[in-house]
Amino acid sequence: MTVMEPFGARLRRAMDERGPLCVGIDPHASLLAEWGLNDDVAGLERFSRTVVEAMADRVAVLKPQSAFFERFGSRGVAVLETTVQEARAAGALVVMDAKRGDIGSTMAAYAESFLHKDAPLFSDALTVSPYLGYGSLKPAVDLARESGAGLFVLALTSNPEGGEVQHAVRGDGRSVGATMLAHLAAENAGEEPLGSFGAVVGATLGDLSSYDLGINGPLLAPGIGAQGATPADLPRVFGAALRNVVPNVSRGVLRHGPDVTALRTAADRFAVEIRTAVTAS
Ligand SMILES: O=C(O)c1cc(=O)[nH]c(=O)n1[C@@H]1O[C@H](COP(=O)(O)O)[C@@H](O)[C@H]1O
Repeated sequence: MTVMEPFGARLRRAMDERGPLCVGIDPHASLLAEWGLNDDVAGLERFSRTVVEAMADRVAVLKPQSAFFERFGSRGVAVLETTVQEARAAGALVVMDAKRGDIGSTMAAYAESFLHKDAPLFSDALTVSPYLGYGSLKPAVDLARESGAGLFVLALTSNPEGGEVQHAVRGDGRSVGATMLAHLAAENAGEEPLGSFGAVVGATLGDLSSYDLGINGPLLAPGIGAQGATPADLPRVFGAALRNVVPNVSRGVLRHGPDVTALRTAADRFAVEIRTAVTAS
């Protein structure tokens, strides 16, 4: 049996070769309409295929947002399966954005669904919520290690409501978000060139210098484009951790479809702005 190289190593290489951009596959009903597609399974399939065709051979990471597929029931999930498989076959790493989180015994089943190498929805990494306690994610951490996959744990999310949970200060004086980052740093200790257990940290959050983002793992940074952050914000938000940042753009790219060239041009523009911001810092 061939053992897959750990996600962190595969991601580091993809980021070095292709640049760090992650494009989201978020088939909002409004985007289907803008693309001249029906809000049905055929529209969903055309949308997803087009994004994969436009992006999978050039960006480091594609991140399908499961909710927009689940909306159509089992046939939508079938489209998600094909999307993941085609994107991976074309050379992109796939982060499944399903934000799963539950008690450990149920978490094990979620992990089997997305991180077992024989699962129809096997993805290179999965977004997970640690807000049933970081330890509840252990089955996902264990299976990810076994499969050469990764996780992105919600630490400091891009939405304004996240602060009431994530900035809350615990009895030991550390915030909840900082605690999640510390768990991830422990998970990734000693891994080279990069650990496989990433954090989600919004690009919208402004100065995060009070947080230790040095987790030796990737930092998925949503919020660029539609949520108002720009690539130029990245150095201020991420400081010394900038090299490990995977900036995500969904609607900011997708709104340029359905033309494949226009999608590529939009993604290239973000990629150039990101490179400029990273190299200037
Ligand atoms: O885990 C995520 O990807 C995520 C975390 C977060 O804190 N904020 C956030 O926006 N996201 C996701 O990132 C994408 C952002 O989409 P746009 O705002 O269209 O670029 C959506 O799929 C969100 O579900």
